[in-house]
Amino acid sequence: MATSSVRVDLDGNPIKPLTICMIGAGGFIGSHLCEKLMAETQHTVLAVDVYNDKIKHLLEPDSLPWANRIQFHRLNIKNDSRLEGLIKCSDLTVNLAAICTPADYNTRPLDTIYSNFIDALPVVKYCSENNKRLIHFSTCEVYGKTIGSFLPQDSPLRQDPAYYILKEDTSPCIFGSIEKQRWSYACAKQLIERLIYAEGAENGLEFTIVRPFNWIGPRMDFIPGIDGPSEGVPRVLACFSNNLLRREPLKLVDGGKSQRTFVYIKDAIEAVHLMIENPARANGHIFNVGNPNNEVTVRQLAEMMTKVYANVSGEDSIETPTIDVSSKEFYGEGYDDSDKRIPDMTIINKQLGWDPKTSLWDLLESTLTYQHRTYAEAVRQSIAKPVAT
Ligand SMILES: NC(=O)c1ccc[n+]([C@@H]2O[C@H](COP(=O)([O-])OP(=O)(O)OC[C@H]3O[C@@H](n4cnc5c(N)ncnc54)[C@H](O)[C@@H]3O)[C@@H](O)[C@H]2O)c1
Ligand SMILES: O=c1ccn([C@@H]2O[C@H](COP(=O)(O)OP(=O)(O)O[C@H]3OC[C@@H](O)[C@H](O)[C@H]3O)[C@@H](O)[C@H]2O)c(=O)[nH]1
Repeated sequence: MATSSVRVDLDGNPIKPLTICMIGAGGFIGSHLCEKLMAETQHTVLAVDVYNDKIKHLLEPDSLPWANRIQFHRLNIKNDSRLEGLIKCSDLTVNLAAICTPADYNTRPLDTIYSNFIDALPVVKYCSENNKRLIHFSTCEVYGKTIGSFLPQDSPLRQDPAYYILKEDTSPCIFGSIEKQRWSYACAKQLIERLIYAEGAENGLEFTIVRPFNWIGPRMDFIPGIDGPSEGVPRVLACFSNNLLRREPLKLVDGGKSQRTFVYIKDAIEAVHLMIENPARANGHIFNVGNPNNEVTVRQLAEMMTKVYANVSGEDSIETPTIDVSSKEFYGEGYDDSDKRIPDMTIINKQLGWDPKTSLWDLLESTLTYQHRTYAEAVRQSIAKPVAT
């Protein structure tokens, strides 16, 4: 008997094949989640997005072994009546759709708020009304700034984890003033979290909320002028990759003193996979998903990426590898920043037994190898091309 092929959940129960409506499946996280689900499970994915470039390799050709388990539905959830039908015929909805690049939060605050709150409302409503499970992607930005950041610079309490570790069930959400439109995204994400939580409490919605802490890896965002707009500003991994590919100094916003913890996308996807297949352990929970061991300042990140890129490309670093730039110059009026982000891991450890594995050095090595292989030639050609007059 082929019992070895029956996959079981964390409690030893066989896992039934699910139909998953994945909204935002064509993005960075969605593309990795689709890859995982196609390669390692028998689940079916109804992949919803306005773009599919990052999952093309999973959709074509028809001879792929999972061809009958993934369908792409090109639709904008803002205004498409097909959405409810897709949610209705699925067992689970995973909502990843969002505007989630900081350069947009203060320059396109209305689009940011609509995308992260208003556009998510029908998704929550359809799940609640049709008794469908929802895994909703929120963000570590809902924590905002740490309590410690308000202490005097020389206060010894700044070293006390109670003042900076971010815990799902006890940490407050601390945002800047309304003029600091950077927080439009965090505030919209916070409100949709509260709405989902209330749907759970009042109407029995089965939900899980994910708070990603800077997941990075291949296919994140775009390289300006190559597979995205020349003037576009992606998240830091793609900004620094772009600088390295073009042999330009990496720009450190306000001195690069902000701190982040980075987790490898492939580790983080393992956590989402566990949530999908262990509803009894994941429902009703909010999970931090990050790597507390991979903390660096943005300046240290720039230095590390410069070294790793020199190794993987075989090119020497340029003479001035970084330059300082003010946040006003880089992002415009209304930018503000999270000072430090270390996730508490108690809840995800206890519920799902998940721990990240990959060190920052190792994840940068594989990611920058991908960036070099994917973009170096295209960047070289774009630089060589004479500019049209
Ligand atoms: N990557 C991270 O580290 C990180 C950190 C915190 C939170 N998140 C959250 O995780 C989710 C996914 O992030 P990502 O990094 O994959 O971003 P992404 O931008 O790569 O993916 C989002 C996808 O949603 C799609 N989308 C947006 N609006 C849509 C609409 N109206 N209709 C249909 N599709 C739409 C986009 O086309 C895109 O493909 C987001 O909700 C984001 O806020 C990500
Ligand atoms: O070229 C750059 C780009 C970015 N930065 C800095 O690098 C840090 C990280 O910037 P990112 O673009 O990755 O974005 P942040 O970490 O601030 O926010 C992200 O966090 C979680 C998610 O919800 C979102 O994907 C995004 O809001 C910030 O301090 C930013 O100011 C630079 O110093 N130089």
